[in-house]
Amino acid sequence: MMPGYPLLETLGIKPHLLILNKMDLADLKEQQKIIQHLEGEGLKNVIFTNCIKDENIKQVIPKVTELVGSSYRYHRGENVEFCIMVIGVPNVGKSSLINSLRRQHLRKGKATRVGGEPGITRAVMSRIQVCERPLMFLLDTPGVLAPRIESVETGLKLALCGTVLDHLVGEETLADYLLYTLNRHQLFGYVQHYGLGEACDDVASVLKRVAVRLGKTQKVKVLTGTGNVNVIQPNYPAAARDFLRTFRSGLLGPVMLDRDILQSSPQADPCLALGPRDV
Ligand SMILES: Nc1nc2c(ncn2[C@@H]2O[C@H](COP(=O)(O)OP(=O)(O)OP(=O)(O)O)[C@@H](O)[C@H]2O)c(=O)[nH]1
Repeated sequence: MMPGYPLLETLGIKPHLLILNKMDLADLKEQQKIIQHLEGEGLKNVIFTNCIKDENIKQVIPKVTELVGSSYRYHRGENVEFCIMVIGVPNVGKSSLINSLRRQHLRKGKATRVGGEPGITRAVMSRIQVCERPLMFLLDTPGVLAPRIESVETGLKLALCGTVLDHLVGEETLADYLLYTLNRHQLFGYVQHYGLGEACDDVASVLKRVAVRLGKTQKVKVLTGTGNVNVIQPNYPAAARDFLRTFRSGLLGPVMLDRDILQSSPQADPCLALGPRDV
């Protein structure tokens, strides 16, 4: 989930664990570098997870127990239960994490709603039990984004990870940024996936071919001097939506959106892997 300064500032002295979810979608070839980078930012407790396949989920509760146990806590003698708050950007998988913890530790199913769009969790609900020993409860919270995103590019990465509704940024703008990123990282899975023949950096041309391939075309009436003519036009927004959906489901391969940050300064901004860093 989103790490970095806001988390440290907000949580202050409270012990916290950074869970980088959707690890299945992220290119983790440089996992060690990611860990080092985060350590340089003061984030020492990091776990990569996949809440769909329950990967690494079993590490969470022991780590939380250790962190809470080694930190100062009022009334620890009287109150033995743990109450943990899950905080993260929208759509990163906070509710999925709670459900996954319950599957692993309580053999219980869904307790909190999961959705493919940001903003599924609207209010802080009552606490949800995730473990018996130690007795641990989690509070699901609505996704939060920093009030000010420091650059347009960071905003685009966050949008690409599905943290804001696509139409607010524009599906075609997002598709353009996705294409630019894939080409820059030389990830040409999209060429094969859509049978394009070759890589291309012109988003209109890619979306046109995607639309035709998927049969997402529409009849449009064009008024000419000699009468109306029906022409078939590619449905660019539908093609852009498909491109984004395919990317987010991992079908275009794992991606590390913050590769540049990792390669440049170790003190730069929090690293965003997506496929999602959501990791
Ligand atoms: N590929 C992949 N998808 C995941 C993972 N965890 C969650 N998802 C998917 O991500 C989407 C969002 O999950 P939620 O658990 O609703 O996310 P949230 O952070 O609670 O969302 P908000 O309530 O909007 O803040 C859903 O479609 C989940 O199925 C994961 O580890 N890998």
